[in-house]
Amino acid sequence: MQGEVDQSFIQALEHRPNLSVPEAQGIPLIDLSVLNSPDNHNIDGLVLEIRNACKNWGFFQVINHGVPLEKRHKIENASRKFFAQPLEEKRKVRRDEASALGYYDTEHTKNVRDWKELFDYGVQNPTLVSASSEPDDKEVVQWFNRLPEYPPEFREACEEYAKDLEKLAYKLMELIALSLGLPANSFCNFYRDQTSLIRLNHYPPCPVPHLALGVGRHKDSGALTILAQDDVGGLEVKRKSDGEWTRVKPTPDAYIINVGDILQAWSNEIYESVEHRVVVNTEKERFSIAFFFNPAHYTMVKPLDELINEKNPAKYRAYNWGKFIATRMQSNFKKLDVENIQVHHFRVPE
Ligand SMILES: O=C(O)CCC(=O)C(=O)O
Ligand SMILES: [Fe+2]
Repeated sequence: MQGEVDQSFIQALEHRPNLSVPEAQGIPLIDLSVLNSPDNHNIDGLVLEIRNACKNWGFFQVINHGVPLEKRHKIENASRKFFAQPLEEKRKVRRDEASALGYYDTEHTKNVRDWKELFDYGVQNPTLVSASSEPDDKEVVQWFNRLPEYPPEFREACEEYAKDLEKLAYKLMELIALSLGLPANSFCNFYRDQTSLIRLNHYPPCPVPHLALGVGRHKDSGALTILAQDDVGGLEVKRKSDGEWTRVKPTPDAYIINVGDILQAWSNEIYESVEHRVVVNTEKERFSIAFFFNPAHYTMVKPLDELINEKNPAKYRAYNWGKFIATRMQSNFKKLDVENIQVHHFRVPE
């Protein structure tokens, strides 16, 4: 079998998946319904649950999150229809050097190709980003959304979903701020010109699921990710308690939330981003939709002042988020044989 598959997909021996890992029961499931009940302002219990989930797992699921199910179904259906088209149609709305948004089918994670295709949609249109990774280059460029002709409801589905997910993302960031002992609105200002994305993922069946991955092991470089997975399953999280890969069992209508690298820096490592990956299978295609909640490109990411003092000095040097994205993009097009830029490059040595 291996001979028929392009070598670029094959993971090194130590990163190949164990296809019989048990599904994790321990990932916290948090009910957000108290946020939507007008007469209940006691959210202390919820804030504590969020704190424990962020600290002990970096990953949790939420239910009663306020995103209407029909909006989720609408974008899921649009995604299926889009990806079912011939490659030449999808490539008409392909990512290029002018805008990283749109269709892409040769994503690599840590220099190994992912068994997937994706479509990125900017929550702001245009999304403002740094023109280059050069620290002194102040030029800003605009990424415009590309929209496929088919299906016709694609734009509306993405627009509506972006609005609902943005609301949920703000609520979660407020809870996270409270869970760090900060005012609820502590993170709001970073999002005025946000660079958030919706990413539609499609993982076709794979003849070599023991050798390739849908997405190789990685941490999300943004602040917070809100993921909708379908009922096929395959997402695995590296459990903090023992470092074992554990499956995230699909829960209908729930969202999976994970701490990204920016939140790790903002919280001065009170919370840490967690490694995850996607395992594919020979039988079923899988779809997921990620919402990456990311700040404005000009944000200097650094530990919040309220969380550092003489006893707890900043664990990160400030870094510019726009330059970080530009550096990532550059290596994406040039396919450098070195490690991508990572938050740990800004870690202050102990
Ligand atoms: O599809 C998934 O379940 C996860 C995708 C993911 O980790 C990502 O796009 O960053
Ligand atoms: Fe991810």
